Amino acid sequence: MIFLGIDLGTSSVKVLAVDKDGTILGESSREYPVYYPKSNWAEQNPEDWWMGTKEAIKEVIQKNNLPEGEIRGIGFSGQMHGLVALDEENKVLLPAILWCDQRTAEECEDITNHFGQEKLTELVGNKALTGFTAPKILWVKKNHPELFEKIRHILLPKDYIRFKLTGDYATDVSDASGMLLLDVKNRCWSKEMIEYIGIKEEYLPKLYESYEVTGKLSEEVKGELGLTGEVLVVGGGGDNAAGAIGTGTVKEGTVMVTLGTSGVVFAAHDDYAVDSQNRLHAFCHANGKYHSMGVMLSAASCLKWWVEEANKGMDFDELLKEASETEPGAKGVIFLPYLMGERTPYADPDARGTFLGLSMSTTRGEMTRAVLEGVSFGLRDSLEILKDIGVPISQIIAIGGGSKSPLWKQILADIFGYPINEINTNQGGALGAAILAGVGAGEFSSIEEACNIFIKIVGSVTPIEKNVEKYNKIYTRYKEAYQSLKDWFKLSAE
Ligand SMILES: Nc1ncnc2c1ncn2[C@@H]1O[C@H](COP(=O)(O)OP(=O)(O)O)[C@@H](O)[C@H]1O
Ligand SMILES: O=C(CO)[C@@H](O)[C@H](O)COP(=O)(O)O
Repeated sequence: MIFLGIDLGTSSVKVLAVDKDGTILGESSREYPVYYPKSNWAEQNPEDWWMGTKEAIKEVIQKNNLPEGEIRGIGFSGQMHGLVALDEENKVLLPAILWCDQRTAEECEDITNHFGQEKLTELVGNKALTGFTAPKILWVKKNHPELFEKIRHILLPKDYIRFKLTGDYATDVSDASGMLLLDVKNRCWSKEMIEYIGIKEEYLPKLYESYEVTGKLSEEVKGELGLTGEVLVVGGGGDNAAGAIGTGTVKEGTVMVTLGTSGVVFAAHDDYAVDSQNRLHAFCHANGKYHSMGVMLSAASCLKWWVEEANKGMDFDELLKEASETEPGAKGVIFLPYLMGERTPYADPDARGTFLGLSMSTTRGEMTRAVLEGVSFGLRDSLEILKDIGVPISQIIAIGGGSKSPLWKQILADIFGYPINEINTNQGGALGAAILAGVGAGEFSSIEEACNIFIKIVGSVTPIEKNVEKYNKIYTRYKEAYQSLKDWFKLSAE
């Protein structure tokens, strides 16, 4: 039996094929663009996701000679929060507004003023943040009333792919948690929020747990992909919850750090846990429990920008090698990683990326190191909140494209002051998605059992004591830098 995990990321879609013994049979991916039509806006074309997904599925099957009749289940890991709005003929009404899009500051204020934070927490467990889906719906209502009137289905990015594969309108509770429409604690839609936003509950997808079967691949799609037999499709998860399954982050005490386009510090909880100051997101986990997390809007994407935009013509390896030849602390250069504004810990759409402390002797290697350090300090901000609210931390696992860099993992260990464990796979969300499919198809008795089969700790990056001390001092200056600049960011945005 083979299971496919589809990880619909921001920069690409990855499709991973695994068998029931935990062997990875192959993977394929397709990239697609993000459009930034205005400062602070970020959009994608859902058709690009669908084309990329179909191509990657076909490729993974053909390249690895997978027996088509053996593919039994498909799971998802999806970039969260994005708004996909369909009309009654299932046509996409406007480009998908992404998780990192910051256009909804006013709508967030409206929501918070209407309910007050205490009531909002009671209803949906979270603060109204610009990335979340409900404020995006309000933005469409205010700015494109003619399109709002035509909305009949509201889907999250991975659920649009599910719809194309199966014809079902469904989602899972981990991804739905980021819509600001879910009563997270009770794992059901919040009628009060739905009423306030001005939509009908029937426009929202049906809710499932991540490991539950939501439907089957349609005959038409099976024909197109060359598959035979019954292919079950499970709920899947938001990319962080699915990534947590794919790293075995399912028990209290395990913390996962993601260096993807976004940067995430994720802690698994047995029970519903909400920070009294709402500094972290309180979401449903993909294992039927809960999790909390802090999210940076630009993490490895800062490095991508630095490599592909600021240093066009260079590649990751060249620039990372230069950085590895420099000293921790980048000779006083500090990088603030707010290229798309920030979510955790500042919820500030106006914040901007900044290099501080440059001099005539600053080298490019130091600036690259400063980018890696700045992102790691940003992740430490979330780790500090976890510590502050008393979340136990017994092990930390890093995933995402940025964790391919040994230098970045060392910097992370030094800045966190904790060892960063390495696991036998860097597949994260895609593996989590495939595991969820295997559980849904009845191949594994539980998510824990599947995690034990698939995921092994194979190493650990240990913090270097003298670097930890140095970074502790720089961390204070890093935090002061934002405080000194936040008014300037605001004025510059007006
Ligand atoms: N060799 C590398 N070393 C470090 N980071 C890398 C390397 N190659 C790519 N990356 C980073 O990986 C990121 C993409 O990670 P990924 O986890 O695939 O993101 P997403 O799921 O958000 O699309 C890019 O933003 C890029 O900066
Ligand atoms: O906004 C969040 C989570 O709240 C992001 O994690 C997005 O879900 C997209 O992440 P990438 O995996 O594309 O970096």
